[in-house]
Amino acid sequence: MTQAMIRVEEVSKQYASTKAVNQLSFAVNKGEIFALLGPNGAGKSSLVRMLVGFTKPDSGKVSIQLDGSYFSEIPANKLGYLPEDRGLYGEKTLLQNLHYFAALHGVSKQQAKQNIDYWLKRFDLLGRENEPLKSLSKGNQQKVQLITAILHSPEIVILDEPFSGLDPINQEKVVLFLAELKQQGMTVILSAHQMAMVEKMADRMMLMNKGEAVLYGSLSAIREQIGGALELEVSFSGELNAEALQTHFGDINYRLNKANTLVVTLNDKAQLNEALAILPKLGQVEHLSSRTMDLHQMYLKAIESHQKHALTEESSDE
Ligand SMILES: Nc1ncnc2c1ncn2[C@@H]1O[C@H](COP(=O)(O)OP(=O)(O)OP(=O)(O)O)[C@@H](O)[C@H]1O
Repeated sequence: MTQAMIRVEEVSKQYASTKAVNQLSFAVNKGEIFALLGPNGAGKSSLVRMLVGFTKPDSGKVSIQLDGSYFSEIPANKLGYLPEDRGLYGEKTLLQNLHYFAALHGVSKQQAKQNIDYWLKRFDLLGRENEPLKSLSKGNQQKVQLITAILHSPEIVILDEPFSGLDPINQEKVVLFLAELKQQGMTVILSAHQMAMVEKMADRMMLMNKGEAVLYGSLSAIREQIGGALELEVSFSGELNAEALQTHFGDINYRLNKANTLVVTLNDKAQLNEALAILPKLGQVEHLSSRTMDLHQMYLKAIESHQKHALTEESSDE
């Protein structure tokens, strides 16, 4: 069984009348890349601030397991953190910034130099070491900030929106950067709005809205949770048997595109197998294609239905 490194149990955090995090439970496994998703104000940064010990939960429990010991927040020397409010020194050069943060984390000069050279090369920043940071583009500053977060080879890396401000090519570089951290055995938690990137590299994820978990798990687990994430389009040679259609597709959603083309929306693998067994009873299948919702579509669907649900609950409370 995979080992949970971070366990959050029924954690809540309230600011004035805002429930930023509401009875939230989830776990992050050692060595995985875990993504926090959700609209602005969903509670992602509030959650992260509790994980790193900047604030305490009002209720519930955060438990971090490291080398057989348990902590209520991630110990600073085991943590690599890219905060929401970036904090580098604009007047100082890239090298001064990087060496400063390496020293702050107790990395030897020699080791720091080795790591810095390696990552500057990976992020195409070699040759710019002696430029003041503020003269770099926003994207390049972001890359320097990412490097400062991991120079000391932390066990847990938390990156608040690592893709923000980066062009598509540099976003791909960050995906490779994350894959490399994982390969080195680090556990990575990141928040992001770039669904295509998350879909590519996150092992598991949690979609938050109004401080609650709306979807949670691997991409395939999320597909099953959301329902209707898989569509089959089936064309029949000749007309299909309408009577058999009504009889057999009891609780499975379908629509007819043309007289001989059927579109079936499926919630899970059981429904997929059921539908595949029914199709030959409807006629001679000529062509079949399938499409799955991507993360972006699932995100929109889940948030929409969570908002509606919240509104219904609010009006029934009145
Ligand atoms: N220090 C604070 N004081 C008051 N309200 C706060 C504070 N921090 C967060 N909030 C509120 O808590 C809610 C959650 O905010 P949070 O920053 O955690 O969301 P987020 O998911 O990180 O959003 P974003 O994607 O915009 O960064 C919001 O309504 C926000 O206004």
